[in-house]
Amino acid sequence: MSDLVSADAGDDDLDEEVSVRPRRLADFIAQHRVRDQLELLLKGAMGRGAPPDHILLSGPPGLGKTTLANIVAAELGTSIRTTSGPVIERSGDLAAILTSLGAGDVLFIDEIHRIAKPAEELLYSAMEDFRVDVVVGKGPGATAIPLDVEPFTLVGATTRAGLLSGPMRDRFGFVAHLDFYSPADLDALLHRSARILGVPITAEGAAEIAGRSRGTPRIANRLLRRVRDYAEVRADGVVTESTARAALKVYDVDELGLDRLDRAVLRALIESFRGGPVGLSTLAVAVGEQSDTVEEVCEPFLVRAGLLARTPRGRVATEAGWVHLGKTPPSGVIQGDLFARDA
Ligand SMILES: Nc1ncnc2c1ncn2[C@@H]1O[C@H](COP(=O)(O)OP(=O)(O)OP(=O)(O)O)[C@@H](O)[C@H]1O
Ligand SMILES: [Mg+2]
Repeated sequence: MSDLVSADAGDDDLDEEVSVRPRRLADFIAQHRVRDQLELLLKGAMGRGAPPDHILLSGPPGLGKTTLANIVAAELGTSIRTTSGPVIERSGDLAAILTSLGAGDVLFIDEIHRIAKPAEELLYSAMEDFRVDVVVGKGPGATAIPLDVEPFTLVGATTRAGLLSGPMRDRFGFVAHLDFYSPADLDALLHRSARILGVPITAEGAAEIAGRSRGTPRIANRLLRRVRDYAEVRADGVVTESTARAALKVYDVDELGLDRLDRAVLRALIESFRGGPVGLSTLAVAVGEQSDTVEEVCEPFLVRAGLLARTPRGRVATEAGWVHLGKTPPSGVIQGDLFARDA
């Protein structure tokens, strides 16, 4: 799949990506429930003069977990230390980070589900009792030296909350699940980003991009930058409905945000297998891709968009899938629930 509609960070135009990132809770678009709950949590803690409970942020890539972690520190007026699960290989690495935290600091651990087991266990005592036992030496002579950790707030982020161990999840006092954004939310987000980047945009231009952004702020911002390029090079610099359409045609992103490979999968399913059911590996061969790529990159969005269904007998195109390719669905075809919320 092209990087354009991938929710992964990739090599985004970094300076601009950073400049549009909201710094305070008030600038964070949508996700009202999470915002409300966070505001209460942070204000309550600040009123008591103590660090808030540990916070777990879960949700698909590009919905604002890293952004929120930084906002938590900004709202609390404290420093933030950032690390990530895969980086912490030895518990000693984590102990060094924990013991260097200042009182009230935020420790942000991204991809926390990928933290190594010994480090995870060390984290338990730090989270609960604000102390860690650092083992010095090996074998019978090894001794555990208890070290104090300043009271801190752990903010963990994960795209795979299901992979988190029970004890880990239980130690978070607050768990926020981020949902995909509605087109109206993304519309507001695009207007904000365009203002910051100094890009003139019309209401229709923003709506056109919002509808193709897969419910994901990171993708919306990226499409905006590409449409701006087109508007500046081939038009008068204004992002309108027609420049957005023309630009996204160049980049092969269709009305629902599907790219070339997504469409190839849907087309193969419908044209070569009469809409299925067909097995994943057969489908992957038909489009000349690895099964993994089809399963992990294309399918989640096709399923969420209600165009494809996974059934025990194999992959099936839904009624909406047929219609999206401009074809008449056969009778009895499975219904697709367009953009059903899968939260
Ligand atoms: N609610 C929001 N309001 C405005 N902009 C947002 C919002 N959420 C995300 N963004 C924008 O989307 C970009 C991606 O968000 P972020 O990096 O926080 O996602 P993430 O959930 O951490 O993704 P990943 O799982 O890939 O780490 C941010 O740089 C920010 O500009
Ligand atoms: Mg992130």
